[in-house]
Amino acid sequence: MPKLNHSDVPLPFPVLMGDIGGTNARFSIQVDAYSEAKPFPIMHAADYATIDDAIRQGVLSKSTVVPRSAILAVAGPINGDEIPLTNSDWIVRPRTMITDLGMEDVLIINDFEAQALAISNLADDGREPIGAARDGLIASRAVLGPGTGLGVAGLIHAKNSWIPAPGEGGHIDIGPRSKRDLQIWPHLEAIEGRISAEQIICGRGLQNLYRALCHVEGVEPTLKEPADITNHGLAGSDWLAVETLTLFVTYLGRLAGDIALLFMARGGVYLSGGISQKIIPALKKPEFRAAFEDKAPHSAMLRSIPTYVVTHPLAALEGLSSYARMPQKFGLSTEGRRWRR
Ligand SMILES: Nc1ncnc2c1ncn2[C@@H]1O[C@H](COP(=O)(O)OP(=O)(O)OP(=O)(O)O)[C@@H](O)[C@H]1O
Repeated sequence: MPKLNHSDVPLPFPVLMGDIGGTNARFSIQVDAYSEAKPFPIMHAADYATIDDAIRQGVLSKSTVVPRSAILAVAGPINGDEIPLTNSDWIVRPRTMITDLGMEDVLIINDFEAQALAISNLADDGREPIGAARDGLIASRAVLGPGTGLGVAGLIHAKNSWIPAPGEGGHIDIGPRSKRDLQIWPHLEAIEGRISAEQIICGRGLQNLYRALCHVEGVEPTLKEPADITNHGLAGSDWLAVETLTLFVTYLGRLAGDIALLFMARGGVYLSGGISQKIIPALKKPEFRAAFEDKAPHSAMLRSIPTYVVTHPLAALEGLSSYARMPQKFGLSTEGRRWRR
């Protein structure tokens, strides 16, 4: 009977790695510590009844390599033997993976922990710098990912290792600061009476912000999807979309600066998620960095902290791969989330 067994023994190769989002599932196999991981075509979670079916059909049937272990990053709380995913019908059952898929060892981590692992070691061709500050320090980092929701994690550098610190930073309060903010705030949709960062800084948040702005201006909203808003904002073809996008990057910069303060992230703040890489030209305008740096009495420190958009298409899998190759480099806790035969 597979048991919950927290251990720092490396996962046995070959290792199946998975980044399981609300919409998409991405898998790769790492054959040994020295080779590159082999990625499989991205799958839509909704096309498969269970995650085990997706692994069987999308990975195992397409590979001659039989994985002995798995490390999966999932969007959802990891608590017990059945792990339901946020925004998806899939339930991850590590015990069943061991008995039915032939695995010996399964480790489940949080999706933003995987993003944190990824930013420990991202090459220049997997990230786009925003602003002039450049990498100089091996020091703590942080990652913020606006997508369906807003994920946040720190990556603490201590005792020569990288320690991912996932939290619920997307749900911290965000307040009005400028005169324009004070006009907009009363018209934002709140959650139980408060404006958390995720009410603004994610796909749904873009729509919320756009509608609030339309309300302030007494204009009927015409744009529906988050991508419509950013596309018109980038093209300059709709003035309310332009302002929505400008405010969006301002608030993202403000929050990113706060998260940098929280983690003393002198090593850099990274933007991941589905939205950041779609709006790079807007992030490169002055507002994002200005809001990021506007943190008296620590503005000088913030000016020295580099910011990047993660552009690597499979960054989370890269993070899992770094961990699978060299677990001793990371202070990743396996307690309560590693199952072994
Ligand atoms: N060009 C765009 N501009 C603004 N928002 C966008 C754009 N493209 C997608 N989005 C929004 O991004 C969100 C999806 O983000 P993301 O790709 O991170 O998906 P996810 O479900 O969170 O993650 P996963 O892909 O891992 O399942 C949706 O709210 C979508 O409307």
